[in-house]
Amino acid sequence: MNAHQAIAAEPLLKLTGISKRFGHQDVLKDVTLDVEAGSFTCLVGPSGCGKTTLLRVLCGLETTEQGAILCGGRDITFSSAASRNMGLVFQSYALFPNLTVARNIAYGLPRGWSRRQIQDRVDALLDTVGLAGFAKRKPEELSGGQQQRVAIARALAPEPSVLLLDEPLSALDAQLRVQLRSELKSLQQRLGVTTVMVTHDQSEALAVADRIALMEQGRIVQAGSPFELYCHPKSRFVANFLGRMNFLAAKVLAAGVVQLASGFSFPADTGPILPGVDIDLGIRPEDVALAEDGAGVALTLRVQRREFLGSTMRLEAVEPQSGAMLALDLPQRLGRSHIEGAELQIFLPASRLHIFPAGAR
Ligand SMILES: Nc1ncnc2c1ncn2[C@@H]1O[C@H](COP(=O)(O)OP(=O)(O)OP(=O)(O)O)[C@@H](O)[C@H]1O
Repeated sequence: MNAHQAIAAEPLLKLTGISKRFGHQDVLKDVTLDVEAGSFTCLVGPSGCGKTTLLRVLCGLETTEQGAILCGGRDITFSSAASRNMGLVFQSYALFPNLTVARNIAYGLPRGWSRRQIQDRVDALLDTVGLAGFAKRKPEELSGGQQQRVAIARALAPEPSVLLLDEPLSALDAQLRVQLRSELKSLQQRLGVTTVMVTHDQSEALAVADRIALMEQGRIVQAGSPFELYCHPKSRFVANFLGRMNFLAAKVLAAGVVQLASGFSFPADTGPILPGVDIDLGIRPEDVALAEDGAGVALTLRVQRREFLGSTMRLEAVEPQSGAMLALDLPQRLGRSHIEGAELQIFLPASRLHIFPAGAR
């Protein structure tokens, strides 16, 4: 690697050891996060885990008691919000109701621009967010999705170094949310603007993010690509937050072999875990396979419920001995043939299994 490459590889934002207290509550605990230039990062996690607080610390609306924030190599930990050049979009569009769309967007521009410059910039931004022709409307004459596009255009107006979005789509109905999230992603890619978005919606994060930072009680518990978090979750909490995972009590019988509580044993990658250690085996509903002709049966289940998911059918089935519930996603045609009450023999492919310490979160 030459010196130029080394510089290019430096993240745009570097948060190190960020902590924040409100009263006696530690809301952020030693948060460390790198954000690459031009990337789309999502902060996700359950309600109250500290996502919004982290975003507010990042843009300077909250101070941090410990830690440092670097932006482009510059220490901005104690810089004012105004000097950080970060564009902000909130869940509530926060548009000025008495100003036209054009004037709402122009509000985000630096002082001292000529009328012509302002108009050109506003027109370009309206074009960018797909609202050409809406300049003279008032916010009340726009749909929720259109208002949020204006809010995004206003945040982009001063060409911020970072765009920060706090649940920008959560006030919209489900269909519009999905449409706007893909518009947002393609806009972000086209402009190449470094973006950090808070969302509690895991499917939204999986769909748009280059990188997801999953938070739990003020800490980042895992950060990585959507693929890494979904396919290689470090804990049961991560596995359960992004998608769904079934868990089965088991133990390591010997290196490369696990045994279920039912007594059935089969191969799995046990890594460095010693024989005799209790584990939880995880498998995603789409990875549970039906045992063909009775070969490699790990468990016999009884179907309790079927859920129509469109292209797939989700079966909720119980293991009668232990009472463990498992979900399986089968192609629609296959799923339809397994009715409530019927027995089902399943096979657990070794390459699809996840191993977690027994009882850990
Ligand atoms: N200004 C404040 N004063 C006191 N406590 C606060 C303040 N802001 C946030 N908190 C507390 O800090 C914790 C984290 O809040 P935060 O809004 O960052 O969570 P979040 O992950 O964004 O949640 P949600 O998804 O529900 O918006 C919560 O327990 C909240 O009550």
